[in-house]
Amino acid sequence: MDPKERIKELREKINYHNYRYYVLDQPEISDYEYDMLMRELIELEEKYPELKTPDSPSQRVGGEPLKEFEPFTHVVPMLSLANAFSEGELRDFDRRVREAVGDVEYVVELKIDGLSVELIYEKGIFTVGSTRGDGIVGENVTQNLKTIKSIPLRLKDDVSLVVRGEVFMPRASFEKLNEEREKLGESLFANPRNAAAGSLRQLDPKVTAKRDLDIFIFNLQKIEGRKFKTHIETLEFLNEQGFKIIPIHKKCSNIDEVIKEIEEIRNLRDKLPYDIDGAVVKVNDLEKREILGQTAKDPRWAIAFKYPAERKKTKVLDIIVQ
Ligand SMILES: NC(=O)c1cnc(OC2CCCC2)nc1N
Repeated sequence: MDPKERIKELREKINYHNYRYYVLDQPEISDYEYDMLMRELIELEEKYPELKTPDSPSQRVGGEPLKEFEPFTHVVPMLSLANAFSEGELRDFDRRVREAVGDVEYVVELKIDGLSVELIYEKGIFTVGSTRGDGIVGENVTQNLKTIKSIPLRLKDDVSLVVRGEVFMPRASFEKLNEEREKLGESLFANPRNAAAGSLRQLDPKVTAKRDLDIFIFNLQKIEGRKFKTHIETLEFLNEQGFKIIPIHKKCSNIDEVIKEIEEIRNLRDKLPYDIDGAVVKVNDLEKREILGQTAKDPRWAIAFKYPAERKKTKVLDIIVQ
């Protein structure tokens, strides 16, 4: 087989096995077999450098350390979320929505406690990723995002789209990182969100690559050549394209079901391997979202329900015990 063909075949195999391992958590081959595929790809790309392309899975931990991050203006402004802290406030939100667009279906999702990013794909290739910043302009952190194995470098179809997701660090990885830092006498991260932000905003991608970051995609911001009716349809489409989407996204027919789902999520919070700080309630019908529109910074078609901060053992408590 000619090298161009073999390189193409190896890339497809490696991208597929990355998807199986990092997105579905259902690997089909052993780490050894995976490493052999990657080694053959790297050798072929070294032998034929003209065939090496930035979207190759061998280029995930590429790039030299940056001097600074380039500012990047988002394709779609990254809105923030209004908060609700009680059932009453959720019902007020529901009343406002129904006054404007009549009865609606909602989708209730986990609210991952990480940092929001925008990912741009042109004809199926991951081209630019950026942090939220002020919602209009963020930082271009593409090289660092490429080290996150659950971010596909190439989609199933050659489609151009923009998605939004939450980068996070699993709690176990956070604790291990702080243990290592404590041994080295380095400052500790206060929580997984800070650790994720600090790791994503490293100027050296090789450092980011070691930090075990992960991502859940939760919004299709923009797409060329396709139209969807509902949010749930977009999540199913993104999942088929190879994204790791927000794992709990329950369709609810009314605010009573929303309130029940929010309670369900609160009860499983401690069992999740990552931090959540609440649940997000979204209108499912995309046309009704358009009618509802947004305020200066928040959509009128979504709200975050925040749980009280988790009761954590505080250092003060340790001192008292001592
Ligand atoms: N942290 C999360 O998990 C999360 C954050 N934001 C949103 O949706 C916002 C985005 C645009 C308006 C609604 N969904 C989420 N699941």
